[in-house]
Amino acid sequence: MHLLIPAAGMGRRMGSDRNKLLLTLLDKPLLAWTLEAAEAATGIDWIGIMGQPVDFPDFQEILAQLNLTKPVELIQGGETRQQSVYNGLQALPTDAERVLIHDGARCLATPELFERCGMALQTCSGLIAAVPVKDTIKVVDQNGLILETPDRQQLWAAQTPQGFEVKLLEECHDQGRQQGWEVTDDAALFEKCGLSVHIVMGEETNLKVTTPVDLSVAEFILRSKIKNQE
Ligand SMILES: Nc1ccn([C@@H]2O[C@H](COP(=O)(O)OP(=O)(O)OP(=O)(O)O)[C@@H](O)[C@H]2O)c(=O)n1
Ligand SMILES: C[C@](O)(CO)[C@H](O)COP(=O)(O)O
Repeated sequence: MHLLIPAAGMGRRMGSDRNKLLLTLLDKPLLAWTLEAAEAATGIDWIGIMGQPVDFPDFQEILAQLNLTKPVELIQGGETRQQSVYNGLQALPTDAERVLIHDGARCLATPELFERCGMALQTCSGLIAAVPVKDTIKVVDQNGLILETPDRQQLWAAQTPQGFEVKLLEECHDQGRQQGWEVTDDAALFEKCGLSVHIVMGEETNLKVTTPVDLSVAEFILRSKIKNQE
């Protein structure tokens, strides 16, 4: 299974002066945690990382420290996550039939989650990891007035990994570019093209490190995991 890791963001909401994936979480950069989980996941045998060229020397340094057994390719990212994934798809080896896409910023995903998604992708053409929403969600208008309270039973929070048949996802990305669709995940392109996307149970701890608070929460979760292993 091929894995693409979008890692070309700026981390604006983190308020840091560099790509947040290079920030240190406990004893190593965020991206290193993500890569370690991918390395440990059976079934993943090729990893592509989409990044901004300015970050490539740091990425190379992380890779040198980790000394992974799986082949890793650095791919130039785009201006948006959507464009970065598009570039990643173009760079996949020609024999790639199915692909998992996992945000570099979701650095707490476990190898088991990658494996669960990889297995499920053998029997469907599109899936995402997701968890049931715990909050009551409100749809609100531009004046701050609630329009609707959707039934929580039907609400799931999208995570990554997201997995797809490569050919179908490429077609959806092409369609998205032609139509000018701007989406925040790949499943949305599949949905817009009328294709089915299945849910695989995600992990509550698989948060996307987006703001400084997330960094503290991620550190807390990692410390708890390490303590439980002792
Ligand atoms: N042009 C972009 C933008 C984002 N990403 C990646 O997509 C994932 C999810 O994006 P997000 O958490 O929003 O990261 P940033 O874009 O870095 O953050 P922000 O939106 O706060 O600037 C991250 O792993 C990020 O590196 C990417 O590959 N290419
Ligand atoms: C793909 C994703 O992580 C699913 O939750 C999310 O949509 C990425 O979106 P962002 O706007 O780049 O944070």
